[in-house]
Amino acid sequence: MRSVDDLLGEGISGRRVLLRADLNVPLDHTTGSPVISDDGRIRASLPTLQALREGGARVIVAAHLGRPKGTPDPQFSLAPVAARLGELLGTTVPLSADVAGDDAAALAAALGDGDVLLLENVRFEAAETSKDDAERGELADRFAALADVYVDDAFGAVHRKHASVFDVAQRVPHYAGRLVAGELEVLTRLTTDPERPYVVVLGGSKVSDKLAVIEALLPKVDRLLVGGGMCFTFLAAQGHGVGSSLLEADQVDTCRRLLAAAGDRIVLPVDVVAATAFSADAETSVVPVTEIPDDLMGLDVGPRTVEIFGTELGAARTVFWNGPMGVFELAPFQAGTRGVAQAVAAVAGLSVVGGGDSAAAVRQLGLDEASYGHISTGGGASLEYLEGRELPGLAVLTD
Ligand SMILES: Nc1ncnc2c1ncn2[C@@H]1O[C@H](COP(=O)(O)OP(=O)(O)O)[C@@H](O)[C@H]1O
Ligand SMILES: O=C(OP(=O)(O)O)[C@H](O)COP(=O)(O)O
Repeated sequence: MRSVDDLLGEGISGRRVLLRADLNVPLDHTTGSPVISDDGRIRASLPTLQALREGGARVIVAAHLGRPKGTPDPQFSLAPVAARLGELLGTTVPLSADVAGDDAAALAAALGDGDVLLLENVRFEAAETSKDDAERGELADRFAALADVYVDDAFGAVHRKHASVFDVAQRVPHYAGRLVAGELEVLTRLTTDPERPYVVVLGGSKVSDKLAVIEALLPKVDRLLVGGGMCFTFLAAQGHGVGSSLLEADQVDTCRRLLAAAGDRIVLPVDVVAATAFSADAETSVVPVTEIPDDLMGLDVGPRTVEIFGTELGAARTVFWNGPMGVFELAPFQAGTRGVAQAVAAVAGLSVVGGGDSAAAVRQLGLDEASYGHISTGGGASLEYLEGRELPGLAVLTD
């Protein structure tokens, strides 16, 4: 895999570099115009970006934000990200009105050496995430036409076979950015003979994505602690009612099979914080998982679960944690994530936190980032790497 430092060695002054970054930051929409609640991913992309600018490159940044439906949607515009990136770089970062159309081409052509342009959310084009190679290829041709070389620094998206991650790299000389290189260095330590007990904690809301990883991960770990939105499909598989909690009904059978195969290696919550609505003002109660009322939803793991997870983590020598234990963005549902974050911070061994929201939670809940071995920008990407799966965005860089 050629690195951005190889590219710098070749000399990049005046060359147009398409830089894929993961700028998928959490946005708070409650105050009118969207506000970035954690800019960690933008900061993590700065070392590569700065190195390219200092080398005199003309940098065209491509990134996604959230999961819009393949069409422009102002809620998912990268405008706040362009503004923040400009602040952090001390320059103006224009945002193109389209993804890879006439406006993007005109703005790219107007870049001077060391300038930076941000393309509008690549997921405003349905072709970005299409399963059809030809559709993605047509968009990738347009990305490729904007640049002389391609650098992938979007570690959090390397598990996606998307036009701006995979197909474009087949079309132009390609390099791995410094963030990607740094992330791989740490994650390799988790895959090569991790010290045991090795405990993985899974939560969050991308349930179907991450359920798919569990099967391959299970034989590699000593314990898999499941909380967050992930746990309710498992609880349903055990025969419990889960009220109006997040549930992937078509995955219940899969969870039942996983539980049967895992024995005591999968550890589930015994209590949850339940509420009538997804709201900071909702009335809450702690209920055992055997008694979640039909009209309530579980929005955090309960105190007894935090204790049990804490005991498992206290014995662990290697930990990977992805996915908040609850809706930590709302105060009444923070305690589970805080408790687990504290227990992971106290691990006597290598502890790695991965994922946009998990990393944001660590910072927002006021925990000391230095007490973790590594805070990764990728959740799903890290999990698939740990699982041993080939990641399209990395495989294409080694071609
Ligand atoms: N019980 C739950 N019900 C609904 N959403 C949840 C629940 N627990 C956690 N979440 C949500 O999961 C989101 C993060 O999930 P995910 O994207 O999978 O994590 P990461 O970005 O760390 O990989 C957070 O926004 C959080 O509010
Ligand atoms: O937020 C991300 O992943 P993560 O939540 O697994 O950390 C990445 O930006 C990938 O986004 P996606 O899961 O919508 O493809």
